[in-house]
Amino acid sequence: MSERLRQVLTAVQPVDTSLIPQGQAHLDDLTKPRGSLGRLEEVALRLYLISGGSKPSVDPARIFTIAGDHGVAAEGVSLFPQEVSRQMVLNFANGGAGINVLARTAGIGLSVVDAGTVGGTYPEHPALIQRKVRPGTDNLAVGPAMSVEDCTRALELGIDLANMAADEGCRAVGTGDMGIANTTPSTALFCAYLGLDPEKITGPGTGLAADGLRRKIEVIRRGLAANQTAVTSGDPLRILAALGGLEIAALSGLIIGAAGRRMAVAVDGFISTAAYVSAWKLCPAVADYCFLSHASAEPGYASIMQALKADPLLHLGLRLGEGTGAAMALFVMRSAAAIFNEMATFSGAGVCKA
Ligand SMILES: O=C(O)c1ccc[n+]([C@@H]2O[C@H](COP(=O)([O-])O)[C@@H](O)[C@H]2O)c1
Ligand SMILES: Cc1cc2nc[nH]c2cc1C
Repeated sequence: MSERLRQVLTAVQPVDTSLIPQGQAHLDDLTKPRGSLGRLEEVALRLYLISGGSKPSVDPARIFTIAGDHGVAAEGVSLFPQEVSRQMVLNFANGGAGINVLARTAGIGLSVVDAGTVGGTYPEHPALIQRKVRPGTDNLAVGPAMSVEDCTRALELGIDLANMAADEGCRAVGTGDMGIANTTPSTALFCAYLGLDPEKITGPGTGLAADGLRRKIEVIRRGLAANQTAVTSGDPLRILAALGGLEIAALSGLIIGAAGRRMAVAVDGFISTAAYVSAWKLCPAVADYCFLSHASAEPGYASIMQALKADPLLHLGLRLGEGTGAAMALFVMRSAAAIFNEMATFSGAGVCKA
């Protein structure tokens, strides 16, 4: 592990839970029956803790949609060809993808990052950050997807992105991914970190039919066997290098870096959740800063939530990735902060308490 990564990991501080009673007292003093704003209150309280007991906020917020390619695509684990990753990066830069629309609608900044798509550089574009660690990973079905050094570089890229957002004044970041075949490394990571069975949590991704799904399960099994030494080492960095992806590692770095700068993190769907689990294994304190945005429609997602004892904020049946669920969740988180900051209190509004 690099000295820089070690320093960033040790700098992440858990939130100060001694602030809970005063935050909860404020929420209970707002003009509503106690608890009636449900999970918005839970989100508001956590944002209050993240703010260190001052005004909770997620604004300004920035979503980073990070792209990478995967050697394992050669095993036929996706319905789509690998070129689509690159084509979608251009679509993001041109403002035409789902995440562009949702980020614009929610008033959230968007940066697109090439962490490792196949092919050369892209034409310069202000919304596109070109930091290719390498053009795609190796095939995880036959050996490690990448070296620990490349994985560290991708993690450090994510930390740089978190620092960029913090320096620009952001109070929250959202995670987003683009990478054909990346539900395969994500599933392998869930199996390795959480002890889950590929048979139980592998899903169709972009839309595999039954025979494709069977092949994908076999590929993940082979990948876990080919990388058994890393898996059984229990070393989260080795596992991420062996089974992950460049965009997944960069998203893990973004999560760790954002927590280190005390920003809230809206974690997007299936792939971002794999990045979150990797970040959490490297640095358990990140959990205090992370909000799981939405339940991915990937069928394995429910078992993964059970293993994490977590329940995402939204259930909209999304399975696009890109940060689309994070955009929706940031809107909910913004609403929660506004409730905390702007609602009248019982005494202030002259409303009788029960
Ligand atoms: O985030 C999700 O819940 C999600 C679920 C299924 C697919 N995706 C997106 O689809 C791509 C990966 O799917 P696949 O089938 O190529 O592994 C990748 O670009 C992801 O952003 C995303
Ligand atoms: C078209 C397309 C758009 C995507 N966005 C995220 N993953 C994607 C996968 C495909 C295939």
